[in-house]
Amino acid sequence: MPKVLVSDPIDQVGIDILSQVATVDVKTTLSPEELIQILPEYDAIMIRSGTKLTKEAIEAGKNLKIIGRAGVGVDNVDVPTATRMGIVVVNSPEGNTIAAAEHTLAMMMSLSRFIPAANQSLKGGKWDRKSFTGVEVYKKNLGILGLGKIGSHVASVAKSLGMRVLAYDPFLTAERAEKLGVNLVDLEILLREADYITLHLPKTKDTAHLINAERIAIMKDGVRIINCARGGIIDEVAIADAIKSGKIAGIALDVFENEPLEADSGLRELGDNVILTPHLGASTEEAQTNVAVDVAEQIRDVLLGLPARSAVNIPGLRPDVWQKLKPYLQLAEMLGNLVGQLAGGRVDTLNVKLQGEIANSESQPIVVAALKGLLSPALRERVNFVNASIEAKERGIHVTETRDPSVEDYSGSIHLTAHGNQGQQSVTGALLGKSEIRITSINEFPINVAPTHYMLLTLHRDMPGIIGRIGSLLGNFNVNIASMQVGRRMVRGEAVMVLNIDDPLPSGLLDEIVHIQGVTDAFVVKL
Ligand SMILES: NC(=O)C1=CN([C@@H]2O[C@H](COP(=O)(O)OP(=O)(O)OC[C@H]3O[C@@H](n4cnc5c(N)ncnc54)[C@H](O)[C@@H]3O)[C@@H](O)[C@H]2O)C=CC1
Ligand SMILES: O=C(O)C(=O)COP(=O)(O)O
Repeated sequence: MPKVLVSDPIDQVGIDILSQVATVDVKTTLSPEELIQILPEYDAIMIRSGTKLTKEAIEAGKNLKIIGRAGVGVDNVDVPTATRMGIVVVNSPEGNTIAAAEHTLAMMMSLSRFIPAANQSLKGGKWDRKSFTGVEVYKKNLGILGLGKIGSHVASVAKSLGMRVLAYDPFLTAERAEKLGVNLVDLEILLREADYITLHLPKTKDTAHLINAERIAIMKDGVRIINCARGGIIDEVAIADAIKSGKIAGIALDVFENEPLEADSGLRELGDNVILTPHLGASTEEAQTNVAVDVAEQIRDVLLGLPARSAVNIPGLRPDVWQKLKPYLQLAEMLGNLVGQLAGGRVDTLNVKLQGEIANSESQPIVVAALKGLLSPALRERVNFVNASIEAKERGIHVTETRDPSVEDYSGSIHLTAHGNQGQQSVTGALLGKSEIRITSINEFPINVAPTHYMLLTLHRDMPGIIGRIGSLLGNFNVNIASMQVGRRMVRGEAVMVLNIDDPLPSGLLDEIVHIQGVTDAFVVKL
């Protein structure tokens, strides 16, 4: 049974799903050193924001196949390292959207009406009404930074509260903003016009300290800011200064540059207009069930050899698309392996052509499968669907894709052309029935071969005697021929022969075959 480590608190429903296929260890108090020490034992790890999967930790996870983030943000995971190591990283893109949006709205209302402070005052024995005169959000400008899933939900509720919504999101189309009834503006306009600013973007090197002293200076006096996205997008020192000077009327933070927030953080000392929650955005019963199910199912599937539906480092495939593409992925992988061996290593270009009924399919998984096959003789089990594209890129393989729906020889076929040490070579393959793989051309010579473990391919003149001579030579060396196929474009022209052989070719024999008169080239292929 594979082993899964759960290193942050996850809803039991997720543990139950994982337990169907794996031994599950729940250890939620590990230090970074302890994590690194035990990670080599595990095939998968399931985390929330509490566990930091650094480069060092991931590299320690020699047996990891998948990292499951039961939530959205993967900024606590060194995704490039995981990708390089062929570890799939999955998250739950939508499981906690509503929870985070509702927490944001609760923060906005709490800021406007001093609810936490009023509650504390009353419980402290006072009946103080005059200190807590708030403001209304009705007819105020709400500026949303990052109009993705959470930002969009906040926008729609804010509009129903009578707010005017402005958004800054350089990756969003004007049509989408229009559909949401939001004014898409540039950052400076948003900062100048907003009465409330809320953040809903990921933390990246572009968004680090996006809200800094300079940008605070151009905001309206008395602005209120909410951050339920990520700590570090706001410069905490600048924000504390602006609170103290009165420039900002209030701030609500759910996330911090360092989590847990240091006990002596200056933010804890600020007044009633500063509301802090300990990263509770996703902490609803509903969201925790959603993310646990979503991510545990993906871990289970990947451990069973199935694709993940929302991987952040490989294209996710819906199960129905996967079912349709699966035999083609196997075909592409075999063809990639074959064409790579024919091209003789050091491949610098690969073209993947999708023909017939698959010409309009999602091409990326097929291209990745072809690359995996191409690189597998060199990298063996080190290459997989996660890292094949990166490995190819690092080796300088230039990949192109083409499509030709008009090819009708088979319902769908894949044609690969690769250039390497042995020049340019091409192969085509198709499916017989739903899943039987056939090689249907080699260097544009039509054939129909079921691939086997060992194959001998020759390019030769189509003339009497050649095939017999090759056959006798193999016989002399006790190599058994399982089947044979010859393809040619014209009588007595060039031809290709594929022999499925039961045994590996003894050393030196290939050389003798190439020296047979009329043989132009010969290749041994091991699939
Ligand atoms: N406090 C909490 O517990 C939770 C926090 N989050 C965080 O909330 C954030 C948003 O999550 P979702 O809406 O699900 O993500 P999303 O991916 O749907 O939306 C993010 C949006 O930010 C935009 N964006 C990216 N870079 C930008 C930039 N430089 N400037 C402006 N916009 C930019 C993107 O175009 C996208 O529309 C993430 O950081 C996530 O980690 C999510 C769930 C719970
Ligand atoms: O999903 C996210 O990005 C979150 O920030 C939620 O974090 P959590 O799973 O509650 O530690």
